[in-house]
Amino acid sequence: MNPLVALTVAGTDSGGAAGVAADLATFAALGAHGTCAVTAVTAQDTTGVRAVVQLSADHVQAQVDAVLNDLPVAVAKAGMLGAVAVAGVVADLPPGLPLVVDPVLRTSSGAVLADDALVTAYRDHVLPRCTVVTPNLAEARRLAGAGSEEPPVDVALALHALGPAVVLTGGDPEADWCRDLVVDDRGRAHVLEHAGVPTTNDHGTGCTFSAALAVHLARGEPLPTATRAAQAFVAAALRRSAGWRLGRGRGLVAHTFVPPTQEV
Ligand SMILES: Nc1ncnc2c1ncn2[C@@H]1O[C@H](COP(=O)(O)OP(=O)(O)OP(=O)(O)O)[C@@H](O)[C@H]1O
Ligand SMILES: Cc1ncc(COP(=O)(O)O)c(N)n1
Repeated sequence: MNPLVALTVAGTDSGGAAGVAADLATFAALGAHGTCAVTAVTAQDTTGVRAVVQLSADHVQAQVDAVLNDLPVAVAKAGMLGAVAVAGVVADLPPGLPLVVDPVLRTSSGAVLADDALVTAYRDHVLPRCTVVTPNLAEARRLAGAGSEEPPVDVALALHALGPAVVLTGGDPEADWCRDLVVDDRGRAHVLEHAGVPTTNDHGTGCTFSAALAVHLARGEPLPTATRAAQAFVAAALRRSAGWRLGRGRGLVAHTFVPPTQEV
């Protein structure tokens, strides 16, 4: 039987933790065939982003067209877009295609990957088109234009008012419990808590989570169920990499594939 086919529209991370590398590894680990349209090429490692080459919207569109015209893509996810014109390519994906958007505005190492014009493009064009948006709290506040005093649930509801369901992620290396807030397509809020993994080797968790969420949604799972499954996938990856000492900066979440029967 054919595997589910998933498309990521995202940037590359030369360190292999985030972006396209994380997405394709996650798709593969979940049994999906991954395809990609690269938006930007970053020179990046665990310590930060050194340089970015942005690809043209025409070339991103050409990659998307090549994939969609040939393969039966069941779900798409978008990560780093980098430019307003590329946001337009994502907003113009075929209307029936489920789309998970991880708004990459800033990396965990602190690099800013979206200017104000791109934030406006997310708000005006990408969020109204997407099925689910998966910001962390800082990204959600910036997208909603919300101040630091506004409660997370109100910020999530403000994003939902633009069109999509929302998973406001609450990863925290120091918390016993991580709290992700889901606002489903009917505007109902669900707080989904799960045990925190005590590790700062978490570079790439947001990309990994949204890629896993996309695959589970494409399998027809309701958003809270798919969120639980994606949380479990990320937590298992964090447990695998918790003892690693890779790189001089923020350690990375595991993308090694461990067949379930061999997992310890
Ligand atoms: N230490 C942790 N233990 C357990 N789960 C975690 C941990 N850190 C993050 N997660 C989970 O990973 C998923 C992604 O959340 P996170 O808040 O890290 O996204 P993010 O800030 O967008 O990540 P990134 O900075 O990589 O883009 C969420 O389900 C979150 O609960
Ligand atoms: C190409 C690319 N896409 C996304 C991220 C965000 O990931 P993180 O917040 O873990 O740095 C990144 N650093 N690089």
